[in-house]
Amino acid sequence: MHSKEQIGHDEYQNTADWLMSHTKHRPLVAIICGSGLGMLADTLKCQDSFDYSDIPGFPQSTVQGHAGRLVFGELKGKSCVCMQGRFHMYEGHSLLKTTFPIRVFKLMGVETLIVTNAAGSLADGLQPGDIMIIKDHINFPGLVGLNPLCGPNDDKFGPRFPAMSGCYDKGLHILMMEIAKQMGVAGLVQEGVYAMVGGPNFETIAEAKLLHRLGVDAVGMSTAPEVVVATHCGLRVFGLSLITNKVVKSYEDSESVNHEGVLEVGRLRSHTVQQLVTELISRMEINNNENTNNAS
Ligand SMILES: O=P(O)(O)O[C@H]1O[C@H](CO)[C@@H](O)[C@H]1O
Ligand code: HPA
Repeated sequence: MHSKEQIGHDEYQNTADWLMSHTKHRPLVAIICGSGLGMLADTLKCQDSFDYSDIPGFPQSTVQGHAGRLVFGELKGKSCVCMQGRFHMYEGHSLLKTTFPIRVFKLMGVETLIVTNAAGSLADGLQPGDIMIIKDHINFPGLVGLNPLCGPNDDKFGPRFPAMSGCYDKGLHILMMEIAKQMGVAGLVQEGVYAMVGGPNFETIAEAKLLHRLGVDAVGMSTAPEVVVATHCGLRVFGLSLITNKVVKSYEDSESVNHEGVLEVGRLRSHTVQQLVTELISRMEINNNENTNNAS
């Protein structure tokens, strides 16, 4: 079971060392591309890219729309690393494995994590194609103990009982709202609460009604474990959900969701998401203090 698995500090360090010896980039920002959003990496200049299968210790991507490539490069002069493909619990990875890259990034000197995902909307005001700034999340697997932080705590990364109340950075949230206004896409961008469910099946109607009543705005099968691990080790986090479908909440509704449809909306909106994320990175303040980090 997941909580018995352990990954030693040296395993994260070995992967970080391998990557740093194979690229000259020293990224301060890491981006995780959600389903159908892999092209976020295309804007990086002077790329060095690695298939996950070539990186020691990395899990493999198995989901369509997640290429399985780690891309380093510069965006508006800032060094970044981009995961073209994330790992999900439903693929059979342990939660420690799904979040493995986050601690590797920390050890490489990354300070800010940008997570993106595809999600279904529960909120009446969120339509497919809308973009939701994640203001908070509900980690359903985490609430019942399926949490990557279960097991012995690695104090070198963070405390046993980390606070999650401020896990999505408010400053970056405000900056993104401003950027959306200036880009003339404020009408597409809203804020809301993301809930992670285990998947891989989409929700039943009764489950959808429950999520709606609980105040969930958008639902997906990822992100929360990454954000928990990132917050535990002190990374600043910003998150965006691309709304790819309405979650069916009525027995009268004959629509149903499928992964191809999710990827299609990703493709249609990828350019806007790319522009928003590029502008955010370009305008965010980062502390380039010789890449000092306290997790080694
Ligand atoms: O969260 P990301 O990876 O964007 O993907 C979302 O899209 C897939 C379902 O279509 C699920 O994996 C769900 O989590
Ligand atoms: N439910 C769960 N995960 C998802 C959805 C959904 O409707 N859309 C994209 N990822």
